Amino acid sequence: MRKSPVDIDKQNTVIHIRGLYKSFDTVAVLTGMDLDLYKGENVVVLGRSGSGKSVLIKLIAGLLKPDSGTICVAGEEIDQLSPRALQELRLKIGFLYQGSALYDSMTVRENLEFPLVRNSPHLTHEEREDTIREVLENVGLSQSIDKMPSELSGGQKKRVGIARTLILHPDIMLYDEPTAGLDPVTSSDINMLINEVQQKYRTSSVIITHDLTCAKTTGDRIALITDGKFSREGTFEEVFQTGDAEAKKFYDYNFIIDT
Ligand SMILES: Nc1ncnc2c1ncn2[C@@H]1O[C@H](COP(=O)(O)OP(=O)(O)OP(=O)(O)O)[C@@H](O)[C@H]1O
Repeated sequence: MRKSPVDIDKQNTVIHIRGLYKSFDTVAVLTGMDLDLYKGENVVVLGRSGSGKSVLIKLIAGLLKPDSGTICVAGEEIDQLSPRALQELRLKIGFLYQGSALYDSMTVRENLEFPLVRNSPHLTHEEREDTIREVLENVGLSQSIDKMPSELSGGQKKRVGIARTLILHPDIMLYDEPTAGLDPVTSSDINMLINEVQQKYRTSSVIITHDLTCAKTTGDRIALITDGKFSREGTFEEVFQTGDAEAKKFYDYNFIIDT
């Protein structure tokens, strides 16, 4: 399904990357990458395994340091920030990890309470409970508040993972393979949720995936990594209907489900 148009503010760049280089030992992963993400936009980053997608979002989140180049997030050049300022900036970034990264020994409520207690200590017990219930309702999981992660399906865990990032009202969402390991129907539900989050919370997102259905459904713009930088950028059609050899290879080995 093609994505409905959303309100993107092209005057407002929330992530600005120029000339980004990152190597590990002798392996050059990112080789002069540029990217702009605008307020309210979903950019999907596609690329083969090992092309540097996860490295890119870890650099954006300040979890890795670049060898050279500039990364500005919400107007701050992250390489120049003190550890404390970086920690504050990270509160504006919601990172959905591939495995959802829930605490297995805590209930859904406790998993959501944890970031709130840590980052919004002024909230009363009632305010915390209201916030948890509201965010769970927004991801369609109100009934699971007292469950343990082990009692949830993969799709439900993703929803809790998304709720846990949303609870701090991030401006930017980084989704690492949000549909990996999910069946097509559950994947489609998660794609819809990503779009709902974009609309309801006015987030700007970088979504990395191998899943072209996810790319087509959630991406306002697609950016394809080849040899450490973006070789093609544009709408789904612009990237995949131009006869570009790398894009064609990528497309031909994927299934796309039109829902
Ligand atoms: N901390 C690290 N130390 C050494 N090498 C690393 C590290 N992190 C990533 N790499 C290497 O960087 C390259 C890109 O890895 P990355 O995880 O970004 O790929 P990816 O595009 O996300 O792949 P996939 O689609 O399979 O998840 C790989 O060669 C990987 O081995």
